[in-house]
Amino acid sequence: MSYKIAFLGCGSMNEAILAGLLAAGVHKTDVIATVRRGERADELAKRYGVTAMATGEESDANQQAVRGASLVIIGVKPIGVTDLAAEIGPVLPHGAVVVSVAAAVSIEQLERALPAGQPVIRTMPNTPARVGRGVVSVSGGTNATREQIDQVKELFANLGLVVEVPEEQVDAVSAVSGSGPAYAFYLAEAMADAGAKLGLDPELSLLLARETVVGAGYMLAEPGADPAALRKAVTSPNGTTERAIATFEERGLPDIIADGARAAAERSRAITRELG
Ligand SMILES: NC(=O)C1=CN([C@@H]2O[C@H](COP(=O)(O)OP(=O)(O)OC[C@H]3O[C@@H](n4cnc5c(N)ncnc54)[C@H](O)[C@@H]3O)[C@@H](O)[C@H]2O)C=CC1
Ligand SMILES: O=C(O)[C@@H]1CCC=N1
Repeated sequence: MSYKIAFLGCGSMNEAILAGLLAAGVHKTDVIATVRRGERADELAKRYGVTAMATGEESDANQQAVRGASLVIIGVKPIGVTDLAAEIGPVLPHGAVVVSVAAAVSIEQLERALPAGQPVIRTMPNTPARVGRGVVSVSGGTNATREQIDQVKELFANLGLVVEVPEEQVDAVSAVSGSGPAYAFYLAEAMADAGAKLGLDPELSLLLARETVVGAGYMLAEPGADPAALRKAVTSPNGTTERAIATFEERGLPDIIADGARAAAERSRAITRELG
């Protein structure tokens, strides 16, 4: 078997990348995916028409998947990354670029688990990649050439915004854009709950909250959009929004968000240390 892109560990994040790339025109016959469970492999095969193998059934599924691959995207949980790298190492094509989407796994940890000289690129994507509105950071490893980094950036540009950052910044990127979609969904959940508490039918309130976050997102997507200016345009002097924002400020919402992001970044650093 010879596939161009092997997705090893195709859960939430790698599925979002897989879907985003297929939607952008990557051909399904150029893609292979591995997962733990057979049912999940069947689901991916059915949903996308790609070849998907389960490690539970074919213990060498990961090795089979990388033979002939030019790009290997590792999408397992951080704890499983280096074992997986060691598993595929012996059969990895020498020039294959190994991309990790895992939080907290350093380039050094990944390089140590792979054959010497293997090109590695550490990324931090987010799930809106599925709809072509993701954010992906890219950091090249010791053996990744400029050309390889640029090729991965070009491929991932199909998923949304691509930024290249020094590795020291990945934990912060993760705390803003990696985890960020969850913050936005959390806001939508809280808005829906708030509307229900004000007497709206919960289903209607959820619909209003969802569409409002979507609509605001579209406005933020316009070139040069400034969130503060857009917020001010909704906030009439002495009107209703002003009271809501004043309440958020009094309750320290910006600090709460900063604390949350700091906790996320600290957790990344702690996982890196735990992985050793
Ligand atoms: N979910 C997200 O929004 C983001 C996740 N990430 C990173 O992506 C990675 C995966 O996270 P999720 O997709 O959320 O987890 P997940 O649990 O949804 O997906 C992991 C997948 O890997 C499979 N798997 C585990 N061990 C395997 C092995 N040895 N061989 C083949 N498949 C194996 C599992 O069956 C599962 O399908 C993590 O390292 C995480 O830090 C990064 C950015 C955002
Ligand atoms: O929660 C996590 O650990 C992963 C990394 C960024 C988003 N999800």
